[in-house]
Amino acid sequence: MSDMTIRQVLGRSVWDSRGRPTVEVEVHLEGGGSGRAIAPSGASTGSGEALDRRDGGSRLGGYGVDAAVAAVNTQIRAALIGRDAGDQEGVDQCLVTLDGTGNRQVLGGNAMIATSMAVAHAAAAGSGQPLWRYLGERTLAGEEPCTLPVPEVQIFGGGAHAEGCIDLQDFMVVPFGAGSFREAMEWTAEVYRAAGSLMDRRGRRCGVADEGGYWPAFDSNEEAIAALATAVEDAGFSTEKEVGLSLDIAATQFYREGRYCLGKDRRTLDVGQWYEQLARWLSEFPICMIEDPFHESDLANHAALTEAFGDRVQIVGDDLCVTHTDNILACQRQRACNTLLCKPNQVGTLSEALAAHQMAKEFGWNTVVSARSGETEDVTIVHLALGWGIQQLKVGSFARSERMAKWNEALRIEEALGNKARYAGRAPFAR
Ligand SMILES: C=C(OP(=O)(O)O)C(=O)O
Ligand SMILES: [Mg+2]
Repeated sequence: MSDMTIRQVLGRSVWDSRGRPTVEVEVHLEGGGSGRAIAPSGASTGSGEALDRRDGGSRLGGYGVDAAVAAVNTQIRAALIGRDAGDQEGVDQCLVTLDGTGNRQVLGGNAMIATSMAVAHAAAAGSGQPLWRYLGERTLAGEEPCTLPVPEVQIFGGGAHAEGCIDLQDFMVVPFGAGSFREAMEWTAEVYRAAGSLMDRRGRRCGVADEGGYWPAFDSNEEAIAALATAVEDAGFSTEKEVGLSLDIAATQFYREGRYCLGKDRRTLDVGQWYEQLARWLSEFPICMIEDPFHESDLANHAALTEAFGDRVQIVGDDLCVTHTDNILACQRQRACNTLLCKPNQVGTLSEALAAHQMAKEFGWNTVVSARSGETEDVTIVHLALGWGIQQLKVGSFARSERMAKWNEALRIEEALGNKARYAGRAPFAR
């Protein structure tokens, strides 16, 4: 037994930003260190994702987590007490074996990821270090973790995050030209304010979407993309040199029987027409990132878009890859994308999410660590970005504190690094 030996594991239910219960786990070590983490949860999920364990029938809208919490307080607790919290891979492998399924339906992906993250927090606390530094020592081969990621911040929300008010899911900005992370957030705030004024002038502001961007009343996706570009310019920035546009299309959400169904009148496009539409947007607007442009199973069209635009646009795989090495390998074989969206709860444990990032890196892709649309005050992903050397972070926006908790944590880390802090800036975009 050592100071890093796990002494206790406690699960409980807390609330997320959609008013649904989620799993929180606390891990206590023999030496007195402890850590806590909360599982996030998606709304537009890929079909290969780890399953959240939900229960309760009509109670809590069927979103209860009593069984997942019970799994933490019985099976998981029994399996982890006495294990070394410093052996993250061993702990995660133990969870994977205990669950015994590919989609984590026995323990629940929510129970597993909250536990996996809480163990990392406890181990960092036990070793007297902030999590980003603790992870960096283990993953960055001697390099100091000092690169702050480029933020990818939602300005308008649509799709499954705003009850389909507009088809595309996230209209975001990427302040790659800033000189520091602090400046990147200042620029983003200016764009956010400019977008709000623009929407007020046009009578388009309807509230706030799930990730903190404005809930828009635009007539078309194209109007929203153009408004985003105008907001960047209104704020005084160059879309070419300072603040790029990024879209999460989340195309699987509006794909029905071989066609993409768009707009209030549900106009449908076949795959060829949809490809042409995307190619036109990528040619006409200063878009530097595009996520899940086609249905998650359509690797061929992802590959065609990557072939045509991948030298200047990040083609990001979210539902396409679900943070899973098998899917990343399949995408690499077809050159279906060039950037991984890494959401640890899609796969279930930190070690598997790290393996996904490392595989993507080996293939020459970039990685973006990402929050989910259902979030909490948990800031683990910020520490993963720093500690795993990931240069981009997608979270959400100013109107919601569960998003700002993450951006503010990154500001604190930048301050703690002092003059060692670097900002990833253009680096991830140098293709
Ligand atoms: C963050 C996203 O949304 P969700 O968490 O709903 O999958 C996304 O699709 O990238
Ligand atoms: Mg996505």
